[in-house]
Amino acid sequence: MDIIDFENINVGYDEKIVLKDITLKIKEKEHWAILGANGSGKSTLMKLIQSEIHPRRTKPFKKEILGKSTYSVFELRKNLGIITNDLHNYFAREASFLTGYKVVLSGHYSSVGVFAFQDFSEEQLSKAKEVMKFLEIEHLTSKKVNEMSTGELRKCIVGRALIHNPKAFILDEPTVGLDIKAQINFIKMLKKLSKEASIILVTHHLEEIFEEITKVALIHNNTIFKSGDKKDLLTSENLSTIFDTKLHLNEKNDRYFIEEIL
Ligand SMILES: Nc1ncnc2c1ncn2[C@@H]1O[C@H](COP(=O)(O)OP(=O)(O)OP(=O)(O)O)[C@@H](O)[C@H]1O
Repeated sequence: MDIIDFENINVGYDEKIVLKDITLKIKEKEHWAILGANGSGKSTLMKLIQSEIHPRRTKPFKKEILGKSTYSVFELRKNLGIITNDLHNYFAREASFLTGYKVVLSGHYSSVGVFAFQDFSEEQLSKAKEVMKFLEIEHLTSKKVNEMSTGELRKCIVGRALIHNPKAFILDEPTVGLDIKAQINFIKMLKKLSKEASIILVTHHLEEIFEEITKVALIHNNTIFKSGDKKDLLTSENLSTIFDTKLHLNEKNDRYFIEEIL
């Protein structure tokens, strides 16, 4: 089953088309990076995947997620672990009093917080503990959101999504606000997670594209400029095009970095 199967989608806001002719197929167990400059439409693509915005109906298109063209948003959230900075900020703002354990536990109801009327079975409680153990965040069990660092809260939010064993995690610039150590640590966690689910990482940091990610989609000129194998597409030429600046890409041990701006 494909995680994402999009063909010829146009999407935008009001009169403005932000992404046109979007064709993208992401298969189960594949790991992808979606790269694009600021304002190229990465977050818009995320909104399309989450059904926060919808394709224009002006021409035929295909939009299937996990093999379905219709689904409830609740079902979608369970099957895809969607991690956005909006979600992070929402938790930081609205749920500062929650402990790490409750953030993770809230995944069972896809709610922000845990409420008295929500009953949890022993199984659900132990699933939350198991997830925290897997992500190595047990030390955050009793720590409140307002006492957590950005990286700590982000990991709890990943744990909340992991409750449902989603087929894929879609992460929109998940290392924003993390210092170098926290960034490396977060990517390490994603590598571990990639053994359990597909990772779709939206980023403009090349160094975050870890070895297991073998596919990339490059967004440029309001469309998916190129998509396919990382080893073919991550070139100085392609990156110079999408970031609209001359740059030189280097690779070491299957990790990429910008060596020199010419
Ligand atoms: N709610 C909105 N209403 C109107 N235009 C929008 C809206 N959100 C985004 N846009 C426009 O759509 C385009 C793509 O924005 P988007 O946020 O998807 O880019 P992005 O690649 O995620 O950028 P960044 O890397 O800066 O986060 C931009 O021109 C932006 O101004």
